[in-house]
Amino acid sequence: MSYRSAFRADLFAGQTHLVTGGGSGIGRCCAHELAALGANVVLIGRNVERLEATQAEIIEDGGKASFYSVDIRQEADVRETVAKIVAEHGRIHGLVNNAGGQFPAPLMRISKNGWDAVVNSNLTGGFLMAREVLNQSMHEHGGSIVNIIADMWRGMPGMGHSGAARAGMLSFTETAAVEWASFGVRVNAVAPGFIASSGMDRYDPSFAEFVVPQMRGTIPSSRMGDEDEVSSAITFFLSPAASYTTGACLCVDGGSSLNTKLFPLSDHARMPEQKAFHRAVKPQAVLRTLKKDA
Ligand SMILES: CCC/C=C/C(=O)SCCNC(=O)CCNC(=O)[C@H](O)C(C)(C)COP(=O)([O-])OP(=O)([O-])OC[C@H]1O[C@@H](n2cnc3c(N)ncnc32)[C@H](O)[C@@H]1OP(=O)([O-])[O-]
Ligand SMILES: NC(=O)C1=CN([C@@H]2O[C@H](COP(=O)(O)OP(=O)(O)OC[C@H]3O[C@@H](n4cnc5c(N)ncnc54)[C@H](OP(=O)(O)O)[C@@H]3O)[C@@H](O)[C@H]2O)C=CC1
Repeated sequence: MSYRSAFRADLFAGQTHLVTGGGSGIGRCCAHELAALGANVVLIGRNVERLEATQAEIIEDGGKASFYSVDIRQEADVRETVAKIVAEHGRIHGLVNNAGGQFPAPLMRISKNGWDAVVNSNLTGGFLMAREVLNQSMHEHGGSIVNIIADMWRGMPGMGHSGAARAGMLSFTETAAVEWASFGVRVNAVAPGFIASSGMDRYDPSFAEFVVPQMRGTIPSSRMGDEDEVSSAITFFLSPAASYTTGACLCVDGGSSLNTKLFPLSDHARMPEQKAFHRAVKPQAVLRTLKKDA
């Protein structure tokens, strides 16, 4: 296998793991990592060409993969697909609820259909997948579910439909973690920040030109994340290393969710500039100014 994982090579030997959105970006990367660790990977998505290509790459690499073309928003299709997977593999050990996406738009310009399309993709679809995997397999023998959300901690301006859905997915994660713990099922979330995935190419070119450089400047780590950095967090939750962890959310965002933007970032290159700022404006003075403005 050519995927270089930080985890032990036989970690998931003989296990079956489902990855929704496994035909591209973070899902494709995660499918490679799980296959490299011995898992039988089942890819789920809508576009058959992308799914076929990822399956072929994994098999060529010596791994095991199959796929189903399904829209996770269609309840009957999700139920039928999970039944087929259980019939074929006998047991589902892990589910990575990664499929999703949105379009950049201010709230005032989002139609009801646009809102529904995004909420159904990022919240309802993940619920349907998890419920069916639980009812048809995991309630008998346990398992691990990982839900991919986003950096929506103080709202998600410009992607409000997605922010609402992802916040909902976090609440779903916490509820499912409690309700399903007695079945030996752990449910956790991974919140990626700004990841240089192939998914970014699906936005209008102006997104890469204007929004990406601006957002990069708000990340304390001063760079976008890579797909494999999200995949290793997912792998951790699926693995026995997380056997006592459920209902948790791991931010993989270079610190972007912590950036209060009150003071300039403290990287070495900017230290002299920052010291000058502190000398010129004492924190007390800043606080007083903020109070006065409020
Ligand atoms: C900070 C970065 C964080 C996150 C990064 C990532 O996630 S990376 C990458 C992750 N990957 C992606 O994000 C991939 C790209 N995203 C997708 O493919 C989304 O999953 C999807 C929900 C937009 C497509 O769902 P679908 O196939 O069901 O969509 P549909 O075509 O059937 O339309 C349904 C409604 O939505 C409306 N509408 C759609 N697009 C736009 C638009 N640009 N503008 C305005 N509106 C738009 C459309 O007009 C219609 O409403 P109408 O006209 O009837 O009132
Ligand atoms: N990249 C980033 O910076 C961030 C990404 N995320 C989230 O991480 C996840 C992976 O994103 P990323 O890899 O970057 O982007 P991609 O667009 O490459 O991945 C999204 C995947 O989801 C699948 N998908 C979307 N809607 C459906 C559906 N209704 N049914 C089945 N499959 C679906 C797509 O396949 P197909 O079109 O074939 O159905 C695609 O493979 C997404 O949920 C994304 O929103 C969150 C925060 C940041």
